[in-house]
Amino acid sequence: MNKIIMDDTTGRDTILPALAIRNLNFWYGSNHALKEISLDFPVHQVTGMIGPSGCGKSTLLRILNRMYDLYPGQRATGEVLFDGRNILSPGLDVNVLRSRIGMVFQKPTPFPMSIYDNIAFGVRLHERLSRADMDQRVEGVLRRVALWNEVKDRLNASAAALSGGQQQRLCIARTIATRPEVILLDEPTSALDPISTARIEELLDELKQEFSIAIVTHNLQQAARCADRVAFFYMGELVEVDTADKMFTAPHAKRTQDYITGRFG
Ligand SMILES: Nc1ncnc2c1ncn2[C@@H]1O[C@H](COP(=O)(O)OP(=O)(O)OP(=O)(O)O)[C@@H](O)[C@H]1O
Repeated sequence: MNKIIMDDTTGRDTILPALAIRNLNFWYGSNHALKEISLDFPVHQVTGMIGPSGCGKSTLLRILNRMYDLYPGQRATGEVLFDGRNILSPGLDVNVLRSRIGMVFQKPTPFPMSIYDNIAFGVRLHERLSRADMDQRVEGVLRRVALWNEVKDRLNASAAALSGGQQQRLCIARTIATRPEVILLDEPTSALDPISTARIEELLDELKQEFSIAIVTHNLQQAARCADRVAFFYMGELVEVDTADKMFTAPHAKRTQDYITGRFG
């Protein structure tokens, strides 16, 4: 459900973004990889993140579900507001956070278990469902990612036997099975063929009715096709953010213009 608050300055009701980043800085040891980033991820929109290799896109996604916690020497300051809390705070339950902000990686990474258990595994960590309810959850999310008809007769077979595109749809199904509010995708189609890529892009368009989505992509056409808003990063800085239409037709910054016209990157 959308969270509505009154804006202090205008006195009008305003819809809170799903995630709001404020003055975020991030370091890998002494490497200052993200600098003073402030960015909103609006509810029920796809926010695309683009920029040349090494500009910090993946780092940003990894911060949003606290993946960096696993690595000593990595440090974030600033705020990432989610449901009224700063998710960078030390007291936060990271496992709950990761069920509410789900992540899909570049390479399909199904667990080494059956198709059914790939989905049930994460659900069991957070909810106690009867067998019938779990069956329903599994079927529901597989239908949601348009995989049900392809796998309904082999739910107990290993997920490793699926094609790359099917595996990636399974990973998306696994992510939405815990009913997150936000889905983060890190170049989710870069290992897939064009048909599988198109299916994932269609899926994102449908999933945004229910979830808020952030996607990192190297593929500018993909950003133009899928994203409502696009953020351009360069050397750890957020250069500009705008609607996809404006970003690809009339960007403000010269660096953005140079990047989208292929002068570097
Ligand atoms: N584990 C790490 N340890 C140290 N530095 C790192 C680590 N991971 C990334 N970096 C550095 O942080 C910066 C941002 O990297 P990041 O992977 O976020 O960029 P990116 O925009 O996602 O790049 P790409 O498009 O190539 O995936 C780079 O300077 C990179 O070298």
